[in-house]
This record gives sequence, structure tokens and C-alpha cells, in this order.
Amino acid sequence: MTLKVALLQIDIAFGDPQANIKKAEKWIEKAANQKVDLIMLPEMWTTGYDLARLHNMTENTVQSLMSRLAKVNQVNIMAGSVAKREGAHIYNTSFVYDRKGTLISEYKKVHLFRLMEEEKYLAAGHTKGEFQLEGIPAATVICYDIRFPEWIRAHTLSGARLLFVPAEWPAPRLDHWRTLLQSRAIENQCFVIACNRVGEDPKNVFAGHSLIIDPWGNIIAEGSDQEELIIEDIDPMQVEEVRKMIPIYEDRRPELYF
Ligand SMILES: O=C(O)CCC(=O)C(=O)O
Repeated sequence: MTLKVALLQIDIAFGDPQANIKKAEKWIEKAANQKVDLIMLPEMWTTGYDLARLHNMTENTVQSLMSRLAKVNQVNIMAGSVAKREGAHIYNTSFVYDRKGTLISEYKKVHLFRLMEEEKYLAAGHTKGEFQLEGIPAATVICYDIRFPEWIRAHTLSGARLLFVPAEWPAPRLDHWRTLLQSRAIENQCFVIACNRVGEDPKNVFAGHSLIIDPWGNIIAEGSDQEELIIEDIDPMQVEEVRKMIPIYEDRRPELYF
């Protein structure tokens, strides 16, 4: 069984949730018309990194909208991440909805990125981002999380075969983006499906170059640095083939690693 995946590589209006939600709704309809199985958005796509004003912009209506769009279009939606308030804290939180519109995953970014001052405005999550996508073990991590190979390995050790990475990755470190994502795919023998934004905010230019990488490390789809709908088929069975050929999970020596 193959899965047709659509990445919405969009620009994000700084601190303007209404404009961003309207745009996402249009792009989701456009992708759904192409009969895809999953639609994915980037990181913090309702607000961008307007962190100082986030307390006025935590957007909880977006959850019911994503659930409705998933159900109406009978498509899985990996809804990137948005700022979500819980009590006194705001978290960089990702959501996944299945074809019935049911919330099947909620993940709060664990590693906060100091270079963009996340630790000043956001609280860090403490739990893994595992879920089942149409019976396939999958996981979400967010942007900076990919610099922590132990965190990704923790997810693949408990079964993840598909790794989703919503991001707002800046252009000056495009080489890191590509190399880190390819490394995570090769060393964990899993698919990596990474949706980055394009455009700029007052402090950063963003790279685009969203990527879909197979478990052998081949880049099977790559965006440009412009807004774009990227659609690609993936075959999750490829994970088993690669893991059989080079059985790293059997050959690990964890007793020596700490
Ligand atoms: O690690 C990086 O270079 C970029 C990370 C980032 O932009 C983020 O986590 O939002």
C-alpha cells in the first residue's frame, strides 16, 4: 500500500492567524482535490515566530477547523504546529487528524531553539510524538528536534517507520537541514517527511526545500525556495526491506553506549 503525501510549503504572514488560516484552508482544498492520503503543514503556521505577541494569538479554533477539513475531505491532516495555551504555558504543538477528523496525535516540541528565543516565550514538552497512521507506526518531531539523534532513535526504537518534521528552518543553514534529515533517515532506516516554510519574517529568511526522504536516504521529493504544493507517493514496505538488508536494530550494542 502506498501513501500519497502532500506538503504545503507556504509562506506565513507574521502575526496574522486569520490570513494564515484562510490560506491554509485554500491549500488544503487544493491538495485534497488531488486525492492525496495525507496533507502536511509547516511549524507555527498560524502566527510565524511572532513570539512576543503569542499570548494574544493562541489559536484554539484551528483544531476544530483541521478536524472538520480532515473529515469533509476524508484525508489525514498532519497539521504542522501552532501555539497552544495550556494553563499558564504556551507550547509549540503539533496535531494529527485521521480521515474521520479524529485527533490521533498531539506533540509538544521538546527542544526549544534559543537562537530564535523560543525558551523565553514557550514551554517545552516532555513526551514522545508517536501515533499510528493507517496502521503504520509514525512519529512527529518539530524542527530543532532533528539535531538530537537520541530523540529520533527513541521514537524509531519504539516502532516509528515514518517521521514527520514540520519546520521553520532558516535559509543560512539549508545544508544542515538536508544533511540532518538525510542522516536521520539513513541511521534510523525510516521515511522522513519534512515540511518547511518559505518567505521571511523581520529576523529570518526561510529555506523552503521541504523534503521527502526514503529509508535508504534517497531524496525522493524536494521543494524549491518558493511556495509550492509537493506531492509524492511513499511505500512504507520499503522500511522493512532496508531493515532486512542491513539489520542495524539487531546489531545495536546498547549495553556499551552509556
Ligand atoms: O536548528 C536550526 O538550525 C533551526 C531550528 C529552528 O529554526 C527551529 O527549531 O525553529
